Amino acid sequence: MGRNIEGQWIWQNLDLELQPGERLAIVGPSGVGKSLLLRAIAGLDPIQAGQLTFEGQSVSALSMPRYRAQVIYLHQRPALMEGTVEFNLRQVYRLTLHRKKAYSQEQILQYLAPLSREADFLQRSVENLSGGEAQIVACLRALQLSPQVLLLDEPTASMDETMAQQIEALITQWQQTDEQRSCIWTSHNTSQIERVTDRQFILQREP
Ligand SMILES: Nc1ncnc2c1ncn2[C@@H]1O[C@H](COP(=O)(O)OP(=O)(O)OP(=O)(O)O)[C@@H](O)[C@H]1O
Repeated sequence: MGRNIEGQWIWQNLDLELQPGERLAIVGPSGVGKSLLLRAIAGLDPIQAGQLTFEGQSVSALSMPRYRAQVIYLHQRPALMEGTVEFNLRQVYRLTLHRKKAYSQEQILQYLAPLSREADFLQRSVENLSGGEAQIVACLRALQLSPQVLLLDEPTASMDETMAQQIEALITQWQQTDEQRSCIWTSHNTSQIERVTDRQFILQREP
């Protein structure tokens, strides 16, 4: 697989396989293309060489909405819509690809409990959230959709260590409830990578 931007290869000849249930890290220096790799895996960006396959089938032959419902990318800087936290969590079900699923406040409250947050958090306006709290919302928004593959792009970068470890525990617990669920993490926090992943894929700069 290769990604070329304006005639320059960001990375090429990558051969990466993710097994069901696996917890993989993509590591490498800033600017090496980790986010671009996650975005490519999510089908959000094109690739200029090679192909992406899912359960043995080329992703280009699958319906993109179906693939995107199963492989969700958690953006480093979450984009939230004006309104409350709960509005943001509900809004995602309006997308055609998630229409068959339904919002569950009960489920969200279960996710919030280990994060030391209660029901009033759902009524907070997203404009007043801290960067770390916005990352919590983005994470909950993805978890509730039960993807098979969760792509986590520095999901705790704006959090303090306590909150980061609470989110790590939540994601780990979420993953353990279904052995098919797998995650790919990027993070510059090496101890976090050691805690939450079992294998590292090292991305190197193109010469
Ligand atoms: N849409 C784009 N157009 C042109 N260049 C881009 C685009 N997106 C990313 N880049 C460049 O591609 C390179 C890889 O970016 P990427 O964000 O994937 O790096 P990263 O490894 O995730 O970095 P970090 O660890 O700092 O988050 C960078 O040099 C970046 O400037």
